[in-house]
Amino acid sequence: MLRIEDLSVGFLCYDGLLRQREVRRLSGLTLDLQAGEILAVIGASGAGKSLLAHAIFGLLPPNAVTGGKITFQGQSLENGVPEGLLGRKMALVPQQITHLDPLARVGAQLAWALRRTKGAASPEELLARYDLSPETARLYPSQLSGGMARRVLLAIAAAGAPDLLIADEPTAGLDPENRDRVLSGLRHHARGGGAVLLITHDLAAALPCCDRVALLCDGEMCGLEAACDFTGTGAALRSLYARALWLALPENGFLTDA
Ligand SMILES: Nc1ncnc2c1ncn2[C@@H]1O[C@H](COP(=O)(O)OP(=O)(O)OP(=O)(O)O)[C@@H](O)[C@H]1O
Ligand code: NI
Repeated sequence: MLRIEDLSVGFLCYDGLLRQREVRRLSGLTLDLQAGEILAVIGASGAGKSLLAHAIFGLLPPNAVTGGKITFQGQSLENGVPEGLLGRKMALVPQQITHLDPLARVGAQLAWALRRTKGAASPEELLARYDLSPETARLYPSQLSGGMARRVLLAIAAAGAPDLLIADEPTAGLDPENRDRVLSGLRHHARGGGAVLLITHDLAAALPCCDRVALLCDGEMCGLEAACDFTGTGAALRSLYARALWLALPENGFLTDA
C-alpha cells in the first residue's frame, strides 16, 4: 500500500554569510506497508520519526531537500498528497494536540472532518471507537484531558475511513489505560483492512499491537523486525540494535550488554 524507497531528507542551512550546506536528517530509508498491518516506527527523540511522517505527507518546510521515492497505492507522492487522497485515503494524526481548533466543539470538528472526507460514520460512532462518550461532542478542546484530546485527534483522522493512518506519537504522555484505548482503536483500523504506521518511542507499548517494527537511529534504519521475534532472550532478532533495545526493557532486566 505504501512504499518508501531510499528516502532521504536534509535541511539547507547557512554556513557563513552566503554559503549553504545540507544537514542530513534521514537517509537511505526503505520500507513498505501492507493493508491490514500495523508497522511501528521506533526511535529515540530526534531520530527522524516525525520527519518521516511529514515527508510522506509533503509537509516539510521549503528549506528541506528530499531524495528517494514514496508511492501510495502505486501513485507517486513526489508532489505531495493529491487533494482527493488527503483524509479519505491517507490521514495523519499529528504529534501535537494543538492541531485541534480551540474555538470549536469536538462534535463540530468531527462533523467537518466527516463532511470534508465524505465519511459514512456518525460522530458518535467515531467517538465510541476511541472509547469516548457521546457527551464529548459538546466539549471544547480546553475541556478535554490530554488522553481525550489524543483520542479526538484519532477519531477525526478516522472520519474518512482512510486506507492508511499515520499516527505520530499517539500515546505520548498517556496513562496505561488511555494508551490501551488508543492502541485498540488503531487495531480496529487495521482489522478493517487499513494500514497503520505507528510512530512511537515506546517499544514495550507498541509490541502487543503491531505486526512489524522498524527501528530508526539518527535518521537511518537500524533494524526491521517481526513483532513476534521480540521474545525471550531476543535470539530471533536480526539486528543488534533491536536486541539491545529489547533486553534493556525493565521486564527483561535492563540488560545493556547485548
Ligand atoms: N524544520 C527543520 N529544520 C531543521 N532541522 C529539523 C527540522 N525539523 C526537524 N529537524 C531535525 O531533524 C531531526 C529529527 O527530527 P524529528 O522531529 O523527526 O524527530 P523525532 O524522531 O520525531 O523526535 P521526537 O520523538 O522528539 O518527536 C532533529 O534533529 C531535528 O532537529
Ligand atoms: Ni516526533
